[in-house]
Amino acid sequence: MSDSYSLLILPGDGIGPEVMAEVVKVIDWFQANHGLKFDLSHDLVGGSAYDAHGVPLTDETMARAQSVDAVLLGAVGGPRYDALDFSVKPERGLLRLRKEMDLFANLRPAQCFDALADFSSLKREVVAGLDIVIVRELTSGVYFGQPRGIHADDNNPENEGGRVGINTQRYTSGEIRRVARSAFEMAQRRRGKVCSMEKANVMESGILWREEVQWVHDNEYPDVELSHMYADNGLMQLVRQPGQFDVILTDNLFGDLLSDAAAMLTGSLGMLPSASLGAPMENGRPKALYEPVHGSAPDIAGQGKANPIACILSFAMALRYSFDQGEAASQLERAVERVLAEGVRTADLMGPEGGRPVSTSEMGDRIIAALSA
Ligand SMILES: NC(=O)c1ccc[n+]([C@@H]2O[C@H](COP(=O)([O-])OP(=O)(O)OC[C@H]3O[C@@H](n4cnc5c(N)ncnc54)[C@H](O)[C@@H]3O)[C@@H](O)[C@H]2O)c1
Ligand SMILES: CC(C)[C@H](C(=O)O)[C@@H](O)C(=O)O
Ligand SMILES: [Mg+2]
Repeated sequence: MSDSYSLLILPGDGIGPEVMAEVVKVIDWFQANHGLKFDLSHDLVGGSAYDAHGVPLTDETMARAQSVDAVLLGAVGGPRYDALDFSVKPERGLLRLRKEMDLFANLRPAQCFDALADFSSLKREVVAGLDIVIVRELTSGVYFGQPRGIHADDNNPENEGGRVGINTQRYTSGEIRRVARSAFEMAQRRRGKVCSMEKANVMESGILWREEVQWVHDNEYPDVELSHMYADNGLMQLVRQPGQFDVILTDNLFGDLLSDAAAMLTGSLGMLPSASLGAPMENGRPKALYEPVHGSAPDIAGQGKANPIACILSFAMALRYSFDQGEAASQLERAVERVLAEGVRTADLMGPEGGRPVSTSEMGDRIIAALSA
């Protein structure tokens, strides 16, 4: 019998609670069959927290997130909250978690399961066997840089609307070096290649990014093969020939764009998990939050159509990175692969030939059945 791991479950909004319900089934299965013990607590984030408390994340929930071994989040946001003041929008709750937990390294693997190679919008031969990881910086850059805001542009009579919107791309060398180390370490466990992406041709922060990544490479990870690309070319290369990459290292905003694009290499946004990791805590495990890359999918929420695999695979990442249960993680990933190979598909994975899609909960049940087989 192993230790008990504390896990804070934040289902969030839209399809978040629907996909999280399937993860809880998977957690229960591991407790019943694998000798693993989880101490689960549930709380609110995003629009659901706003509805209950008037803020997208309470201080109590924030404190709880800081104290557990790992946080598992569904998704936040939705059109109901579009008109809210910016400071209390659902997304601010997620961004506060990332910032205050200092989760600087966001690992976003994009793997194309063989059974899904025909569901990508790209040709099978471009995506079959694909296995890459995007390492996205998550706590700095233009998402958090100061100054920011919307102001009156008082001294500029030529500005027709009279206002100015400001965000600042800002990176320190230390912020770049620590996330670069995460990428190089990831590459050492994989195929040994890092491609770093920025816009050093137009942005000073991009020049600093390139220099610092090169410094970390030359001084600490000379065994890893490092290349640099401008991020616009990088996104083109990602859809042209994704197999050329192993680990992509990039900043907060470019990583957001690249990872949504990478979703289409795998067949669906409903397939992409992620881990957001910080520095090691006293027990040696990193501060961690696991969440699917997708959002709350308001267009399909409440209909049992959501694909729970991204959230389930996020829990597999938790098993691997927070709980040292690499074998259990692989078992869960193999169960997902097997279910897909059997042709079980949620609606987002239906090809033009059609067929009957399974519901969110049927997909969860099939994955549990494959775990038990
Ligand atoms: N981490 C997060 O919580 C997160 C991430 C992205 C977007 N959002 C928020 O979600 C809301 C909706 O954003 P959006 O529509 O741009 O992005 P989205 O990811 O919610 O949806 C984009 C498209 O992908 C589909 N999709 C997404 N996940 C799916 C799944 N698991 N199964 C099947 N189909 C799936 C949706 O139906 C939609 O057509 C916004 O408020 C946005 O800010 C939250
Ligand atoms: C919801 C939003 C704050 C978030 C981001 O922009 O980082 C999302 O798009 C993501 O990819 O996790
Ligand atoms: Mg995104």
